[in-house]
Amino acid sequence: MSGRDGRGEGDEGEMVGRVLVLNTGSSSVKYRLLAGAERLASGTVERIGEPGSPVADHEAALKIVATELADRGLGLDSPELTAIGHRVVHGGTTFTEPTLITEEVVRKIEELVPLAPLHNPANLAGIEVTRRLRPDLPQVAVFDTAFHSTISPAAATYAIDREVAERLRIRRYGFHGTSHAYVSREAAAAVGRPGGNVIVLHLGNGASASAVSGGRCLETSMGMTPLEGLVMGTRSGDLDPAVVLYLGRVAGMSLDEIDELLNRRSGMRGLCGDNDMRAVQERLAAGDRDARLAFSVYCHRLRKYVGAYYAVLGTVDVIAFTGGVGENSPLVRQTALDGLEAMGIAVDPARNARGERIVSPDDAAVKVAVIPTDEELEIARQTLGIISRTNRG
Ligand SMILES: Nc1ncnc2c1ncn2[C@@H]1O[C@H](COP(=O)(O)OP(=O)(O)O)[C@@H](O)[C@H]1O
Ligand SMILES: CC(=O)OP(=O)(O)O
Ligand SMILES: [Mg+2]
Repeated sequence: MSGRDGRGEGDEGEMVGRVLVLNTGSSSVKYRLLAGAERLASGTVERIGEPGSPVADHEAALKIVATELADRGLGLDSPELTAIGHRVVHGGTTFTEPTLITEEVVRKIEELVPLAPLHNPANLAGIEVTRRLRPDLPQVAVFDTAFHSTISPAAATYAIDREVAERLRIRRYGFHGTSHAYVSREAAAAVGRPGGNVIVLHLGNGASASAVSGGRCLETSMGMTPLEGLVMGTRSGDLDPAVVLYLGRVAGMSLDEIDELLNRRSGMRGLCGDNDMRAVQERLAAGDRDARLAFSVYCHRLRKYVGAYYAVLGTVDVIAFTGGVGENSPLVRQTALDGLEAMGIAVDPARNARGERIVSPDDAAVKVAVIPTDEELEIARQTLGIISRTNRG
């Protein structure tokens, strides 16, 4: 299967039909119902399975989604529904494009659970529930990893024993692909360079960077799992792998404890106790030293990736900030790119503070853009693309 990256709206034609998009995360379900590009309904069910939360599990969360839709006369039983699009986080090397869900596809997504134990089971729960409710309806899986399937072996390969790596499917896959696909395309268009060279910084709770050229992804910061790369809300990002050995051998931690430490008690939360960037910035403004260190570690890592991806691309047309932090934090944008004028990178303070679409000065060689991501719209587009191709074929 080949990657179908870089597609524009033109490639798939207009969006026709009504699609329900389910973005089932480890602790939340986001949904959106679209008629063409028009949003009919959307919402989020959060804190699934957390202590004290009224939402016990994903099944319960999906029932809430179904009820919310039904209450608005837009229930899952609606004959007008054309398809359901599901975000699936890990597609391994098996899935490099959106795929119509069958029994066999479900089985293959199950086989990938060991590579994404936090995410794929949640995605599968969503798929199972909606297939039970609407077995007649085409359902499509849109994979986070798919957009990154074009990265070269040089970028995808970890320098470890090849036999071990191949047998155990250890390589870099990358995540947040629908966001990187959408934002890189929007950013290139926003600066009048469709097909240009783009660095995307997706900064949400999870965070990742990518280098995209001509609509193809060349590099991305997440690896075999969504733990590698940037500093995140609760995840460490890059780390000397020997730290893991040390924690086991010297500190006597179990693998589950280390997993929990690196995925849930690290990143901004580990550094200063807060994983919400708004809280970190408030403390920073009040002179809190832990928040200052956390913020500087976060921005330093970002700057390193910008430099690295500049080198990977050779030339850069636009650096795009997206995700809750990237879209809303002028301070992160300013600090991460501070002092890079010699590379043609600069941020205009007034534009940046106002959060304009382009926040670099007019004469900057490299544009800096703020591009709100829209994973649900991208999933809907890709879902309808598959449906129309299936119908034609
Ligand atoms: N105005 C803001 N300033 C700084 N950070 C913000 C702002 N608004 C939201 N954020 C941050 O965005 C992050 C969540 O990003 P989002 O993309 O919504 O997450 P998710 O990965 O769960 O989709 C949180 O850390 C939140 O603090
Ligand atoms: C793959 C991943 O990191 O997703 P999220 O940011 O939604 O946790
Ligand atoms: Mg997100």
